[in-house]
Amino acid sequence: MGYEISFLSPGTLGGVGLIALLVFVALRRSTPVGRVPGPPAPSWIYGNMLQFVFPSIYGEHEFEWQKKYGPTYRIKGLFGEDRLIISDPVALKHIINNRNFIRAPSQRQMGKLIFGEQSVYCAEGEDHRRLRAALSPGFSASVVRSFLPIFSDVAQRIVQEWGNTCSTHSPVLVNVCDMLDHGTLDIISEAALGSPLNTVANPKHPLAQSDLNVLSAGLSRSKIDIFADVLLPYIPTFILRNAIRLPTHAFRALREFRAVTDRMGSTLMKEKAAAHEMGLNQDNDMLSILMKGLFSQRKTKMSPDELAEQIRIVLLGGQDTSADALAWCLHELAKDADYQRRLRAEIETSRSSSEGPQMDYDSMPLLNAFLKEILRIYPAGPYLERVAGEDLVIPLANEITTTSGERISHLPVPKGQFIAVAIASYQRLEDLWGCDADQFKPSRWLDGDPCKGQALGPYAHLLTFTGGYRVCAGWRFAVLEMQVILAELVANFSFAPSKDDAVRPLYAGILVPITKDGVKGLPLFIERIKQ
Ligand code: HEM
Repeated sequence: MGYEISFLSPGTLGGVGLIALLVFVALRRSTPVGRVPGPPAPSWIYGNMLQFVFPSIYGEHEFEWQKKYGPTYRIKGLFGEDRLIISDPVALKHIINNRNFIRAPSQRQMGKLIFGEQSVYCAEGEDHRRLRAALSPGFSASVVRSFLPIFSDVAQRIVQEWGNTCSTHSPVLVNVCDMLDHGTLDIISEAALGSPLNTVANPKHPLAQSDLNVLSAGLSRSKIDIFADVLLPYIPTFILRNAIRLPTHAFRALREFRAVTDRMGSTLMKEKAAAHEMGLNQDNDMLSILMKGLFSQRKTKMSPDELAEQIRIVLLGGQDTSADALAWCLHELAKDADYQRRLRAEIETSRSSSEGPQMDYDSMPLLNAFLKEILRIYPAGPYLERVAGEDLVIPLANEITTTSGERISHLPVPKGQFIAVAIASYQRLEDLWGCDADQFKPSRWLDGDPCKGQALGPYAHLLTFTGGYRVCAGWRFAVLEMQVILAELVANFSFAPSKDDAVRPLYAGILVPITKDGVKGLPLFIERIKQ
């Protein structure tokens, strides 16, 4: 213990940091990336990182840089490092489909801490391929459709809770994020684990508390975290495993989350294994489906330990992403009373013409146009961090004129080159989406396909669910879940902006709505619709 304390003393840390920095800067090679044009850096220490990571609103600098320097440009990282920001569609297609572009080491280390060392998030190469194949039966279109009753049920619970706080004549100011967070947690826990929680009515459930604490830890990032990103890859795994015991707010939240999910996961896995032994397990949740794989002879199967680690990524990755996308839906709808009215009419027509209790969500043009536009303008992961696993060449749709005057259509990148896969920027490229690409305009989806380029992602040409070998495993789940919840909420409530409508998108692990007080939240006036 004493050793740990002296290791962490500021003097020692400073000394180690300085030596590491000198070696890092001295060993850096000059590469063609250094001749790619990009914005000037305000400082040598931080480069452009403070502008990129801590803008006052997401994209404040990034979207301007894209307009000025094109879809492939260079920014400065810490201590003069060259980093690439890429939204060029041909380059992105190449990167997301090529397993030699790997997850950035700092993100992989973070993934080990949050999800676990054997999670699909951290796996690369053959291991990743095997885990994805083993996971796929739990995410098929038919399995996702079988969750419809869960989606509807939870949506009804939200309607009931909000219905208790507001009536038809008196709009009430509500922070809609709270209920959306709990609703999506209830959905993912019931659909993924077969464990109904009802945190919508019982927000103090330990999983709800620990899940939201982990997510809120992402909001307290500071300048120091930029340095941590550089140091993280060099921290050996055994130190990382023990780091989680440190008495900080973030690590405490993580410890609790891991303990709660491990307890839930192992209890449920034992129950399902016992039911299987007795030939009883008829459950249709993802965990039950994936556990059938454990007992099969499939080559791609996971070990029980590996399966247990996937529970965390499904619970965390499948909750806040959908919750925040729904929050953005309500934020934009609140500003457009006319679209709200027309959407409500579409939902009523669809409801009255459907034969069963479920509507045909895919044949509702206004609902889907709105959702697509939300996913275009507010992608949960506005950029992904990748690194070249070896010396590679990236093909470009848009040639670059280097600072030495050379025109290139292929960009050589050295092993270790950092690349931001700039999803939010890609989804604002004027060449692809038109000269109004920056505007939130759902109607662009009503007159056919608004994207002038080749398809990249799995849904609506968008990269919000990324694409290629790491495409979001739960994209079908997320789309149907959002369709159901949005339709139910709009059918039952009207939404209007709060008087002080100052919510802005900021990146805190994902793109979250931030109030003027700097906390996550979206206060809106909601009013019950007369049925
Ligand atoms: C609006 C909702 C969602 C969005 C925007 C979204 C987006 C993404 C993105 C961008 C990635 C790639 C991350 C990276 O490689 O760094 C990803 C991965 C993943 N997502 Fe989603 N996601 C959503 C919902 C869900 C849901 C509901 C589930 C589960 C039911 C889920 C499960 C996963 C898993 C397991 C991965 C890891 C895939 C891998 O590394 O191979 N996601 N998601």
